[in-house]
Amino acid sequence: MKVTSEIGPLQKVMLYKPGKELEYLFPMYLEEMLFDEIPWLKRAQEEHDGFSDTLKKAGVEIYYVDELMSEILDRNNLKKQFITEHLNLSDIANPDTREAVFDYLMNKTTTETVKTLIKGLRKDYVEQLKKESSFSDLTKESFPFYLSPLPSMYFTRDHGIKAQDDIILSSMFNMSRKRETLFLKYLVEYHPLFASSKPLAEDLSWPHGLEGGDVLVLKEDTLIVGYSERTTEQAIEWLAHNLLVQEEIFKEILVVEIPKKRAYMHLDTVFTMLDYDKFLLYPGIKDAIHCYRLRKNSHGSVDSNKEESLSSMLEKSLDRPVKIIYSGEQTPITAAREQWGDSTNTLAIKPGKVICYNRNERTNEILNKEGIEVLEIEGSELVRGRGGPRCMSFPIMREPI
Ligand SMILES: NC(=O)NCCC[C@H](N)C(=O)O
Repeated sequence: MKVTSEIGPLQKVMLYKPGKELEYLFPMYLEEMLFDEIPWLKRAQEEHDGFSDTLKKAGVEIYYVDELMSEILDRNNLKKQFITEHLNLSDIANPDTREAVFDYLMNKTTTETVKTLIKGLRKDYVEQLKKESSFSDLTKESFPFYLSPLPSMYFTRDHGIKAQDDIILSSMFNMSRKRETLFLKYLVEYHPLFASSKPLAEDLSWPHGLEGGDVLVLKEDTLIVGYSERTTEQAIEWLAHNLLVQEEIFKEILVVEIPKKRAYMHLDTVFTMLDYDKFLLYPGIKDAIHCYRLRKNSHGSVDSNKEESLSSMLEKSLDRPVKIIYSGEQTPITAAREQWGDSTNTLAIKPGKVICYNRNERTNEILNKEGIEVLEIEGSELVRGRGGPRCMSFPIMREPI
């Protein structure tokens, strides 16, 4: 079950439908939770169902992270271990509180435990289970959770990278998203769907800042990696050493350095692949990007070279002319507005056929004119989390092209 490109016909994908965690978002913590607005859950769920229906109609098989997780926790008796890993990444410092939270989660059904780990655990739910009162009882108003909600969980793309058959687990840049990757870590180890996959980086504590939204699979032996707000220089060095030299799974890593800004947090918020030779780029950054090519050299280390331009770098790797299509229009206002609405975050389900939010009218029109088939989905609530169709999907299998 391999992924050897960005555009090969998509066969299996992993999603997460947003749940109650969105109702635990509140204004004081929006920035820390990496949201700019509060989505309306009911509508966000309907929109997400629309997304999964579009995928199903296109023949894609869908798996939901929480369902897969419940299966392995029961089957492999992993509940205790999984809860403990979450507690280790939480802020709970008081041993009595930790024990009470652990008992609370252990006593729930597995499905409920998984749901609670994602939606967050409120302090008042655990109060009666604690033997003693603690300092945290007094701070309930400022932060009401022992386990904070994971509202970005529906952006499954960011949790890791499926490259060929193996999985590189992300190391989330922000503390508020760290626990999200535990789900993928366990699935890779225990779920039959990932039986043939090897985890390439198991130590989640290093490298700091490596997120799936920054990695595109250009072709079987080449990755494109965004050097961005979320994926660091150290992570790219580490990735190059591991994939090009140690494991020798890839021949090249093409690095695209983008401005380190919230609006462009990952490469896939400004740049995606549409077809064999077509890419979509947000024009607002075209003069600010720098490109580099990383390859293994004959002494067993990595050579890094600066490239002249994005298109010439892609052309050299693909060995064919490429076309870069600009999102929005040539006016910076429309392009920037639509990029903020994830116009550039397209999900290819086969070469030349992509899923996009319908709100980005100008970009979708341009794509149509360029011969790209666009399947439009509603996303006015989903987009409030700052992600689009590519961010919301973790491909498990694509047909080779
Ligand atoms: N690949 C992506 O760009 N994912 C979107 C992540 C949005 C999330 N609220 C975040 O800021 O991390």
